[in-house]
Amino acid sequence: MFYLVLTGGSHGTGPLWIYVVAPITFFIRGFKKGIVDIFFFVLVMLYAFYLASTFQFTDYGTLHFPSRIILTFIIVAALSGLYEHFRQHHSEKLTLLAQKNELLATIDPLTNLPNRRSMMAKLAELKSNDINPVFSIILLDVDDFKKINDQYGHFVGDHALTHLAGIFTQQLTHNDLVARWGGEEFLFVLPNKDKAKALQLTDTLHGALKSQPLHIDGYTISITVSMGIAEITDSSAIERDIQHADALLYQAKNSGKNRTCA
Ligand SMILES: Nc1nc2c(ncn2[C@@H]2O[C@H](COP(=O)(O)OP(=O)(O)OP(=O)(O)O)[C@@H](O)[C@H]2O)c(=O)[nH]1
Repeated sequence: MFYLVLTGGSHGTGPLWIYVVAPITFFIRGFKKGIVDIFFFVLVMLYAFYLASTFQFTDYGTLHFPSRIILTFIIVAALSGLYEHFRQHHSEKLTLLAQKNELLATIDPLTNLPNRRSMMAKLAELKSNDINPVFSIILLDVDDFKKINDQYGHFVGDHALTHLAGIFTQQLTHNDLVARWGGEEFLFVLPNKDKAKALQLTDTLHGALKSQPLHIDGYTISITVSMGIAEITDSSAIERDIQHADALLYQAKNSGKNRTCA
């Protein structure tokens, strides 16, 4: 560009090419770096015009032509910069929104636990992982939850679910996960833990629920749960393991609730 301005290019049209510099610079360098680059570019162009007229490399006639070229270039650069600024701003906003939506799609809004969809993805990952073949799942269902809703109202029922989510999360060790599986059901995934270790956790959960009843609106509500444990050692369909845990949960319910079957 310096050479084109200095020599005038073909029939003195060389300086016209400087207009392509502004949009390309902002596109490649972004808004902030683009401003700095354009500033130095203008200085270099001024110097090129100065040299061209001082040493008669090319004849631009009066000062009108170079000054109009620089002025119109600054206007084009300002518009290109503004365009890049708004483009960058909106693109950042869109990225943030997409990240937020992605997060919301994996979280249960009431308990803030992972939802069923995200837990299914985790289970599929664990199943496909040869290095980590043994893990256990616990399917948990709150006992007589309908009675809590009927007796104290849906609002208290919601609080009971968040209260439970808090207790469950407290009892997890670093790799364990718990998700809201749906309604008043929760699913625990315990990587590297066999059935015996899962049973230890269920004992702890029964104990924690007993010692931490829900206190709300002057009421003290004791909540119990029933659980079914499935230990997973093969790579068969995860749905089969969940069905297995569900059958054991059903057994726990039918044998009097507030217990675990494995
Ligand atoms: N407050 C509240 N209630 C819910 C929510 N999701 C499901 N429920 C209620 O949970 C209750 C589940 O009732 P049931 O399936 O009969 O189970 P249960 O009363 O716990 O009985 P058992 O499972 O046999 O112990 C229903 O009344 C649902 O309306 C929720 O997000 N908030």
